[in-house]
Amino acid sequence: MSAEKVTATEKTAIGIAHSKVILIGEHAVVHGQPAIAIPFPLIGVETVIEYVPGTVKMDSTFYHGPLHHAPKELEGIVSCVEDSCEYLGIPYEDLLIRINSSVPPGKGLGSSASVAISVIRSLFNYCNKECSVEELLNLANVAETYAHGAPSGIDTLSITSDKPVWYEKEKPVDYIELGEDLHFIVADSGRIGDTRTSVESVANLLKAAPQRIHSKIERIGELTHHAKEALEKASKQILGQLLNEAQKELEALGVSDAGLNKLIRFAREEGALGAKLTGGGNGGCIIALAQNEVHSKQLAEKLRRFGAAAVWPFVLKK
Ligand SMILES: Nc1ncnc2c1ncn2[C@@H]1O[C@H](COP(=O)(O)OP(=O)(O)OP(=O)(O)O)[C@@H](O)[C@H]1O
Ligand SMILES: C[C@@](O)(CCO)CC(=O)[O-]
Repeated sequence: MSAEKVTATEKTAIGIAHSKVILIGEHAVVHGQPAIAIPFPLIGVETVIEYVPGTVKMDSTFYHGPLHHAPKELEGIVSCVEDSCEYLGIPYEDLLIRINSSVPPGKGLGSSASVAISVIRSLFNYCNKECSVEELLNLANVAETYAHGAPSGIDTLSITSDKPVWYEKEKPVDYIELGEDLHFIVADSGRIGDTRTSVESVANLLKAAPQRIHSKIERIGELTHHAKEALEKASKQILGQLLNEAQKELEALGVSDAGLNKLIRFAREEGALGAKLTGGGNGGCIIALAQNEVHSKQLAEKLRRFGAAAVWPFVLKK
């Protein structure tokens, strides 16, 4: 065995990534409007790369085995690993990729992008190379295109950020400075959504009724501009109303469902300043803005008892 191989057998490397929630602007962002996303560090992905001779293998809750036999739903991650290996100049062999994720898939919390970013980071670490945000985004967006069809790029971007992100396709990214701490709750409706299908359904609606749907998309863009102002000026009452209005438009785009609507209505009845779906919708999660820390804890408990599949209260610090 060569000296090089001995070193390789001892080698492991780790890459981590947090998840994200979209505060406002989902779907409209695919059609050129801005959106605001928040890094969501309560859940995330850790990928461990190990030197294991043979073909490249994956170990995850989704699939265990050689990557070349991975199911179609993993083709984004497979191509992300291939592209990253090629980019880094490492042979596409002798790797075991272990993915440990606490991000539930299909819940609008960016599981596909978190997995992609953590895998890319682990491969860079495996080669002892630093990776820039630009390199991460370029490599991760390939995986997202498989998962989402025509992604805006906001998921990958917000997963690489530690601050709330203002994102508009093909424009320089901006980061939002909050005027006050904000208490949010993310609650899971329990139903798995499919972002790719819901993005396609909005695109089909837009083709069928361009004027009507375009005006809804523009309206979400306007609300997003106002939300940025409300975040910066510490106007949480106004922010709450804007979230509620955005939900109305998302319902008109056909991406909300009975489970989400039920949780949203309940959160508002229990005093949330605003509540809406977050992410792709038609399944997945809601985001609610609580009045303060105490209210956030109470509301989280009530949402749990009401039947939300999971509830994450979190504070977004100024
Ligand atoms: N633990 C995991 N191991 C491997 N792949 C995963 C894992 N979790 C998620 N994925 C990948 O992400 C895909 C799920 O992506 P999907 O777009 O449906 O949900 P999401 O990214 O969580 O939602 P959204 O983009 O709306 O936030 C899976 O099909 C799989 O390819
Ligand atoms: C629904 C969507 O706007 C957000 C998914 O988290 C899709 C995208 O921007 O790629």
